[in-house]
Parts: sequence; structure tokens; C-alpha cells
Amino acid sequence: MANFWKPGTERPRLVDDEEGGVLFHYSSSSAYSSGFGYGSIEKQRKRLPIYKYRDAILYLVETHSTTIIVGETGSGKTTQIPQYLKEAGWADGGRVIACTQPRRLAVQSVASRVAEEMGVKFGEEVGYTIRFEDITTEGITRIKFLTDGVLIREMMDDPLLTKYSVIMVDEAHERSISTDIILGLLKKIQQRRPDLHLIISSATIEAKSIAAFFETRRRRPGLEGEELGPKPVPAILSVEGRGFNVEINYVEEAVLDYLRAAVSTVLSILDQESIGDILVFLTGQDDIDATIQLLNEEAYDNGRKSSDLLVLPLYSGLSRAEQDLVFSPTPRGKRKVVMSTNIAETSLTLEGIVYVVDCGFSKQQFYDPISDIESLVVAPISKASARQRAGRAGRLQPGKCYRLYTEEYYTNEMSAVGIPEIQRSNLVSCVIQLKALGIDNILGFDWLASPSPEAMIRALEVLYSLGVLDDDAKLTSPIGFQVAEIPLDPMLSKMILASGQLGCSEEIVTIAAVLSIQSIWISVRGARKELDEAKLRFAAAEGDHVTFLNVYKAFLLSGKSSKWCHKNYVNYHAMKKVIEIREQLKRIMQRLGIGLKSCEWDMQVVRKAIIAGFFANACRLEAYSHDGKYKTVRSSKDVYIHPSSILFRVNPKWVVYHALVSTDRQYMRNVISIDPSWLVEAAPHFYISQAPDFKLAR
Ligand SMILES: Nc1ncnc2c1ncn2[C@@H]1O[C@H](COP(=O)(O)OP(=O)(O)OP(=O)(O)O)[C@@H](O)[C@H]1O
Repeated sequence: MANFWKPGTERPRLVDDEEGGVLFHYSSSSAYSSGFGYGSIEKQRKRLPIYKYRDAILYLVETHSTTIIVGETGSGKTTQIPQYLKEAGWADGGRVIACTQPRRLAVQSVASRVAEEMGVKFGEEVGYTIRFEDITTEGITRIKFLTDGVLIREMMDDPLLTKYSVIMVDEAHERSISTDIILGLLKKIQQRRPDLHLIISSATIEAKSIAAFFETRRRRPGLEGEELGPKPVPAILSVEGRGFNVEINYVEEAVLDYLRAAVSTVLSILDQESIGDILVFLTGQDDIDATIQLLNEEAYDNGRKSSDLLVLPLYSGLSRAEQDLVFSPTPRGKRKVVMSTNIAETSLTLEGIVYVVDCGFSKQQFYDPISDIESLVVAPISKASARQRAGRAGRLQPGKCYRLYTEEYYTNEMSAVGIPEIQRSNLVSCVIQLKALGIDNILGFDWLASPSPEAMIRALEVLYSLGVLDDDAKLTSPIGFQVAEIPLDPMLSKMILASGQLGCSEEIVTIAAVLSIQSIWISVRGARKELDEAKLRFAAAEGDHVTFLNVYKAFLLSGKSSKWCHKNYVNYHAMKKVIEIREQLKRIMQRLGIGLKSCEWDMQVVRKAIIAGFFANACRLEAYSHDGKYKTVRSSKDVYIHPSSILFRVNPKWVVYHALVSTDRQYMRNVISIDPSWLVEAAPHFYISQAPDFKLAR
């Protein structure tokens, strides 16, 4: 077991952060009673640390265009500030208060909590909007929670966001790509709408750069309408005080296998602490599935009855119903253990959680514009993330956080904040969004942190090759505008558009829905062989995308049975999510005039539609390769078919992949075999045929 803490013997620690402050010294002066029997909601609201700052916040918002609020996790920023604004009249006269979050789950859960606190019907006065889901009522909703990505999309219909009086950008320190874009856009809007007030909530370290960003006055001649009037300096307010004490524990020695360490830590907590649920932060669905399996086995070996434990996964690919389980009260006599990705890292309050176990890693996107390779890698988290994770304990009573890394590592090696997503991402989606908003000079956009010019140029190239941008780098009509309208990666959107013309939209919409979630398979530690055998039942020689179609059809034939899923190692909740997304995509397609048409098992046209979007991801098997090495056509990089693919070891000569993941090698996930002549057919401007090889068109 990870040899790191001896409950009852070790003192709670105070750790100095880089700015000389104290990171984990949660005040326990709050008047909450210990345990879960807290008082009325009104009393709870008044006991939150932020309550003391209510008047100051309202004064600053009134007198400043931009107010930056810095506060500890759990101080009440997200749930309280929108209510204060409403109470002060900022939603009068039909106006709306917006609060953005980087993550969908946070939007849903915080909106529901605020509706409950206000005693109003969810979806009426308080509502939310996330991609594919709008729970608001036009003309009635006064406080609206939404993802920052959705707010960007709203600008396509209403460029000045006229219905909002105040927009609060929450968790800005996370520096998600959409947060960075929306901050740049909001700064621009403010120049034309001095009546729009912004609140930006952030951790200390990012607050300074955000304040500097909003202070900057830049004259960029030539851009219409950018006359620059006096710009008020942003106010910064620091909210002191936290919820409850969170005791931080570190391992004594670095752990080699964090999955095993997480399981043994959970078991020790269960043994040594008599009440309270546990939240474990892991990196992704694979980790989570494996850890759940291991925990169930070891708990059983340790003599625990499986009925004692309620072990639940939490990641973005789950259906709403399965995510809701995590928020439901723990049944009497059980202990809940939630295994989550960083989806639960910010803004969430899970009521019973007293213990947090933090593995110290998360899956992060990294993009190399030179090789044009984007990979999802397991990378160490930042101190800011570690603080957020610990902050999930101590929300309704004192808690403990067990970090599966050493204190020395935390103090000396862990970076203070992560690299902003905009500087480590493929910018294709970002560029198309800005273009759709009429921002043509992307390099000259007012960035909080500039993305690399190489990544920008790559994105322009890809969009040009997809036929989304014209020679003047403007959106083409109708393709460019239609692709921008579909809220998916432009390659997936282009695939959907092509399927309308090729007569296989019925099949492609299923494939797009499956590719929008992490995985439809259940991965069970130690049952790899069984999973592979199950996959073979649906295997299609063409590859993974067609295999997904087989699974989907068989799932429908089974009457959407969970038993059937279980028997076939198919994740039932993932399949339900596929059906949800599919329905939403169908509605968008209808709006765009793309009729649903089936190609009746002509898988050649299905593959051609995939290529219409993903032709840039073509790879060729290396001649004489014994280990299945492929070269990407675009940049001649070595890549391999991922072992989870149905084409693993089959190694067709030519393939197109959906995404790359990086571990010891670059692996292609979701792969389909192709005829190379289809590449030229789909993108003659991109490829020139030089039999037997291809070269990139220049
Ligand atoms: N769903 C909920 N059920 C019970 N209490 C809740 C709920 N949501 C919030 N709270 C209470 O309100 C407190 C403040 O939550 P809030 O999300 O507003 O804080 P925050 O300052 O935005 O924190 P964070 O930065 O972690 O999002 C929580 O610590 C908890 O005590």
C-alpha cells in the first residue's frame, strides 16, 4: 500500500504557496454544524465566507466595467454572486445574468443548486445551456449558467450579447481554450457596450495577468468600430475564508502504480474512518474502469460485502442518468466511492464527500503544430488543480485529502499553474469560431496568451483544405457556414455534410455520435481477452467506425437492453449517451437541410464520407514493417494502430484515423481502412496522386 499516512498520528499540515500565502488552512470557524444536518438554506447562504463581501461585490460591479474576484474553493463565488446580482436588480427589465463554467457537469449541477436555493422551478428563473441541451425559458430565465463554449456560440446570433447585463466568467484560472477566447471577445464587446459588466473569478496567480489584460489599451488601426474610449481599470477583490478544514496528506515515497495506490488508500480510509464518502481523481475512463474492478476485487478479498460499497464512475462520456447517481444521497449503511476524471475538479459540491484521493495526473491535450500531431497524454497536474481537487472535500464538513505524490514533489516540482489550453491545442475549432464571428485577423486578435503562429497557420491550412475557408481565409458559403453551425470538431462536421450528399447520413450520424464520446466498451482489468472476443462479434473488416455501426444496430435489436450490453462488454450508459447525442445531431442536420438517408450497408460510401472529413489523417503502412509501423501522409511521422482497435494486427495498407493518443508510441484510435484513390477524390487540392505513393499538394 502507498505508505503515506497514518490517520490519527499525523498533524494537518500548512503548506506555504509560492506567494507566501497559506494554501490549506481552511478556516473551521464556519458555523455549520459538523455532519450533514445543516440548517435552512437561507442560513447556510449567510454563513458562507462570501456573504461578508456581498455589498463590496455589488459596489465594485456597479462602479467598474470589470471586477476580478479571487477566493478560495468553497467560499461561495459560483452559487452566491449570481444571486446577489439578481437581488440587486441586475436582472430587472428583462435582462439576464450569465455565469460561465468550463465544464458541462458544473453548469448543470450549480444551476440546479442555485434554483434550489432560490426556491424556483429549475429551468424557469434559473436555467442552464450546454451543448445540445437548453434548460432555460425565453423571457423568464433571469440567471443562466452556461459553458463558455456555448456563450461563444451565442455570439453568432447576437454578437454583442445584448440580453446580458452582467457576465460572470467563473474558474478563469483554468484557462480552458474557450475561456481564453471568451475573455478576448468580451473585452471587445465592452468597447461597444459600456453597460456590460464583467466579473471574472480566478485563483490568485492568474488574477494579475487577467487584470493586466483588461487594463491593456491597444489601438489597432484598420479594425472597424474599434475606437478606444477611457477604459476603467479592473477592480480586484480577494475573498478571504474557506469552508471547512481540509487535512492534506502526502505519500512518503513516490508511488509506482497510482491505480493500486488509489485502491489501497480507499480501502484504508474505509477501514479506519467510520463515515463519509470518498472521491478519487484519476485520469480517464480506462483508469476508472480498471480501478473500480480492482477495488471491488480487493474489497471482496478483504472480507467486505459488495453490498457495503457503492462504487461509481464519473467522466464526461457517461449518460446523464449515470452522472446523476453520483449526486444522489448515499443509501443508508453504504459508503460511496466516486472514481472521477478532472470533470469533478471545479465548482462541484458532492454532498457526502469527506475524503479526496488525488493521483496527481490528468489526461491533457498536447498539439505539435510542426508534426501536426495532437495527442492526449497523461501528464502531471498543477498546484492550482491539486488545490481544486482538495477543495472537493471540506464543503459541508471538515475533510481530508490524500495525495498520491510526495510533499517534496508538490512543493518543489509541481508547476503552479498549467499551460493554457490555447497554447497546447489544435486550433481548428477555435479559428472557425472566430471566423464565424467575423474576426478575420486571427493573429491580431487580443489574446490573453497568444497561441503559436505555427498552430494558427496549421489550423488555417486544415480549414482551407476542408473547403471551409476560401483563398482570402473567409468562411465559404454554404460549406464554411454550415460546418461552423454544427457544434462538433470541423472534421466531424464536414463528414456529416458529406454524408448528406453521399446518401449515408443515417449511418454517419451514428458514427459521429460514437466518436463524440470516449468509448463504448467496458474495459475490465484482467478481462482483456473477453473484451477482445466480444469485440470480434461485431468486427467489421473495414475497421472501427463500421464496427460501431454493428454494435449500435445490435443494441437497437436487443431493445436497448442493459443485459445485452453487459454480456457483450458494451457500456450501456455510453450507448444511451450515443442515442442522446444522435438525436440532437439529427435536429441540427434537419435545420441545415440534411435529410436522413441510409446507404443500406454500402460501407464504401460510409468510408468516403469519413474521408471527406478526415483525409488529412491518412497513413500508409511501412513497407516491410514487422511491427505495424505506419507513416502519416502529412508529416511522415511514425504511428501505430492502437491495441483497442479492431484493425490492430490486421494492418491494412492504407488507413485513416480519428485521433492519436500518445503513450510509449503514437497510437491511432478509431481506424478505418481505405482505398488511397479516395483521398484524391475527396481532396484533390490536398493530395496529388503519384502512384504508388502520395505527396502533399502544395
Ligand atoms: N449542491 C450543493 N449541496 C449542498 N451544498 C452546496 C451545494 N453546492 C454548494 N453548496 C455549498 O455552498 C458552498 C459554496 O459553493 P460554491 O460552488 O458557490 O463555492 P465556490 O467558491 O464557487 O467554490 P469552487 O471554486 O470550488 O467552485 C459549498 O462549499 C457548499 O457548502
